[in-house]
Amino acid sequence: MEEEDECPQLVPIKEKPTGPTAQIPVTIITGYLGAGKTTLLNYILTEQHNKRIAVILNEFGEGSALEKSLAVSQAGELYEEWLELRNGCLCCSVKDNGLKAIENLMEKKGKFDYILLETTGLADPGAVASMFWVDAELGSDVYLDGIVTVIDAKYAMQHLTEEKPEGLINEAARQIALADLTIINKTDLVNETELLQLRDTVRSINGLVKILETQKSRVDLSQVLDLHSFDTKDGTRLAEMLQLVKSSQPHLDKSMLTVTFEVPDSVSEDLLNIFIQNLLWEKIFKNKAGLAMTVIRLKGIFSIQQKQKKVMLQGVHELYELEETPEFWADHEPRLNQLVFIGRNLDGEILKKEFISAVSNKDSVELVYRHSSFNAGSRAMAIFMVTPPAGILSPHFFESCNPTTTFTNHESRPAHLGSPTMTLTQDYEEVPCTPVSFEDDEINIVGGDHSDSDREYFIMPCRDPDHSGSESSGESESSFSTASAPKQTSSVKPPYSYIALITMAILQSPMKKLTLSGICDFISNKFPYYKEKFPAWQNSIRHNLSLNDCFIKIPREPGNPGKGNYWSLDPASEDMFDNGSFLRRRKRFKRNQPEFTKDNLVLYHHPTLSYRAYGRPYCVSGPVPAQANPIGYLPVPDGIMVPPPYFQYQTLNIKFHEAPEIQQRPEPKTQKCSFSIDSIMAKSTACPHKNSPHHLTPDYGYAFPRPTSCVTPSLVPVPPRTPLLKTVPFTETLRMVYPHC
Ligand SMILES: Nc1nc2c(ncn2[C@@H]2O[C@H](COP(=O)(O)OP(=O)(O)OP(=O)(O)O)[C@@H](O)[C@H]2O)c(=O)[nH]1
Repeated sequence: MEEEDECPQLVPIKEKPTGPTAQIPVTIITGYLGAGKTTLLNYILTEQHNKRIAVILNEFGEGSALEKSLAVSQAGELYEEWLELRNGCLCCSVKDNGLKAIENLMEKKGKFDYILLETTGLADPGAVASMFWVDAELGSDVYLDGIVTVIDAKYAMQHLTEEKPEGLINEAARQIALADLTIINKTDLVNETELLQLRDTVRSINGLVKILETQKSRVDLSQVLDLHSFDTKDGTRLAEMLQLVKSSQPHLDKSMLTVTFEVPDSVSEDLLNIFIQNLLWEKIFKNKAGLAMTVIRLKGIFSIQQKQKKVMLQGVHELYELEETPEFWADHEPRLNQLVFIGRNLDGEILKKEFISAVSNKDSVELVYRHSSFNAGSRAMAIFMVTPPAGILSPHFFESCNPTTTFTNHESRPAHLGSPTMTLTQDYEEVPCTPVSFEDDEINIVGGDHSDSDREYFIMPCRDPDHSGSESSGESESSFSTASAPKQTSSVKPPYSYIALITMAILQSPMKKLTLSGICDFISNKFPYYKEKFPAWQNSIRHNLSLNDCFIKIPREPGNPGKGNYWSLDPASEDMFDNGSFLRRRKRFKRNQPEFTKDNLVLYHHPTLSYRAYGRPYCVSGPVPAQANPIGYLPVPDGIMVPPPYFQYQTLNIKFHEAPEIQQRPEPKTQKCSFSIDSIMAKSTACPHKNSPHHLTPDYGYAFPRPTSCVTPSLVPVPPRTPLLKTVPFTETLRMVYPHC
């Protein structure tokens, strides 16, 4: 199983060991274009701090990267070695390139003990920060120390007041909203009144943030490095800080503000999770104007029932973590919950009411996890027949996946059936159970025993028409060969990655799409292990949905009541698993634009058509009701523009329906750097249909812009162009450019 399948749990900051195994802190330096980020970097690098610092620069385009590298090197004095990270804006492709960059950098572990990561001026630092939370492997090596936002004293007000198209968040405001520390730089260029106004504005966006004021980014380094902003060890400091934070009123960006409140007593962890999930994932809370509240940054200290220690909440966009701090509640100390929300359209009163109602109302458990259709009764039935709707799958495929032909491992599979593709079955009681071996650390979910069921999914091969040879799937060797091993029981973690679990859930659903709660229901009902772990692992499910391109979010169509978006599978990811085996993911699926709109067809969720977008090689299907609403490809109407990194299906859907005659087909996109925020913005400005109702704008508000990078980044040594390091023992710079996309 690949590492990348795992782990969207936030990575706790443990006790930091010293020596070679110590985790390396990473400080993200962000700020609007020209604010003074590089100046700050240079300043840090040249100051005395007794740290060996590696620097990751994230720049757009070859030219600016060169300029930036020269700026940072300051006449070539600083660097021993230059490395070039090929391809990708860290912000836009954070799921892959950013991780790879740091992983590659970590190969040089021991040479440095701090990482500074400078984002581009238009980056969403939240997307960059998220990668430190969702990759366990990375989390064992590095930890996010803090987000530092440099603000241009002269131009910040102008940037912050800039009108953005409806639905887009002002980047400058977002950078401030996410910051742990802001540095108002270039104070030499403004007078005291202007400074006061800016300070006030920053505070109105982020009531939690510390503000420093500088010229030429000259700061006291102890205020910038080793902030431990996400560190549970710092629970006491956070608690003190939260006391001081005041709710703010919308200021310049009319909707971005800080809300804070306290609620006494201890709360149930489950109910707290549900509140947070409703807020961050389901976005069900609306302000008085009926606008959905969007939280960008969330912090809190909680008193959780039956826990003696304070629990810290950290959230960035849709990711969150509840982690015990080392801090005990003192006997005389009143139990208290303190929360700070930074985001858009927030209403403190409503949030507080919802919080109190959620943590005191057990019924709310059912509000979120109300889909319990997969009960024990339905499980007893063998419902997973292969019944693809006519006309979509080839007859060849249909024949080959005869539902009556079921095998549990390749040893018992007749050779004439060839190489297996895999199907889910609930025939587990009929089928000789072959246990599945797996590494204990394959899935990052806490375990536990329970004995209510020993039912388990088994994988049943059927012939893949495209793989009619007799070679084994490879899965057999790895997972199905221990015929004499004991049957897997519920106390054991299922051997499937989260991606596999979600894929199973979606594929077994009649319409090939499920809400988050539907997916969680499926998993917890089918795998007793997870049922017992309710609901902590659901965070991972949500994170995997957000972070993996193979999953696509489909908003509910009008008239379809209910809560939460649907999740489905990108049809182009169909060969993601090796021969359809859910135990082996052949490759990481990356969504590329052509896959989205291949052959002049666009992925589309049609309300009346009934067919499967997903066919081969998964031989998984439920009985498809006549009114099924799966996703599929339909012709792309003229005039529809599909933004590269991620688009809102809803928007597309609506425009699709409305699309009248358009004179001209949009130019095919031949982007040099298709998926950088810069290029997207440049394109949207240049777009001839900008004001047309058919113009679709990319959704920057989404936490994880969908990457579509074409080349895996690699570190390529660049010929030496700077002398050996003199002032600092080792400093390394990664330069990010986008030569190939
Ligand atoms: N007057 C004045 N100029 C400054 C100050 N700090 C930085 N600058 C200048 O502002 C310009 C931009 O600074 P950079 O450090 O390159 O800004 P940046 O945020 O890295 O810029 P981008 O990489 O383009 O986003 C440079 O010419 C700096 O010399 C300051 O405190 N006062």
